[in-house]
Amino acid sequence: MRTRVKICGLTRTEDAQAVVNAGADAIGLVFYEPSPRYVDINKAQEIAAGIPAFVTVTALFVNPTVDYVQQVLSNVRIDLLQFHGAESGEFCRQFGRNYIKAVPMKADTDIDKIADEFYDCSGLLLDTYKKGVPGGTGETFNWELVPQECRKPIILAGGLTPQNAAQAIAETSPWALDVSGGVEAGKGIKSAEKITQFMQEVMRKV
Ligand SMILES: O=C(O)c1ccccc1NCC(=O)[C@H](O)[C@H](O)COP(=O)(O)O
Repeated sequence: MRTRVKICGLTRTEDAQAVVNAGADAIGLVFYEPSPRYVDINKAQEIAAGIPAFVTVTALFVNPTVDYVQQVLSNVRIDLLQFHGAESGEFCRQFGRNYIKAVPMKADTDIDKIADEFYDCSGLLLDTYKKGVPGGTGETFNWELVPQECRKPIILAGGLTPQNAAQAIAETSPWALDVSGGVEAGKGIKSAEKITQFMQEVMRKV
C-alpha cells in the first residue's frame, strides 16, 4: 500500500486538476489570510467543485473563529478540517467533522500527550516548528523526532520535495505526506511537473 499524499495550499483550479491527474489523495485549501496561499470562499468553491469523489478536500485554519469555520463549511464542499494553530481538542471537535491537528515539532514535543488531547482526530500532522510561522515553512525538521508508533495516523509535513519524499517515507513510515512549497513554481502556484515527480517518488522504494 502506498503512502497517502495531500497537496496543500492550492489557489488555482488548474493546479487542483494537476493534483487529481497525478493521483494524490487530498488537497488543502488555506483559509488563513496572511498566507500567500489564502483562498476566499468564492475561490474555494470554484476549486472544490472540480474535485471528484474519493479525493479529500481539506480546509486549513489557523486559530479561526467558530463563525468563520461554520461559514466555510456552509459554503464549500469540505471533507476534512485541518487546524494549524493553537486550537484545543474541544475547539476542534465542536464542528462534528473529521479533523486533523498540526503539531509544530520541537525536541521535547510529547506526541502521546497530544494524541490524548486530540483523541478523536483523524491524524496528527507533524510539521516544522519556526517561531512566528504557523506553517508552510519549506523547511524539514529532525525526522528522528517522529515516533515509530503512535495511536493516531502520522502525517509528515515540512520541507518535503520530490528529492526527499522517498527518503522521508523510508525513515519515518508515515501514514501520509503533506507538501506545499516543494511542489510549487512560485508562492501559491503549483507545478504540475513537480506534483507528478513527487507522486513518482512516493511510489519509489528506497
Ligand atoms: O501553506 C501555508 O502558507 C500555511 C500557512 C499557515 C499555516 C499553514 C500553512 N500550510 C500548512 C501545510 O499544510 C503545509 O503543507 C505544511 O506546513 C508544509 O509546508 P511546506 O513546508 O511548504 O511543504
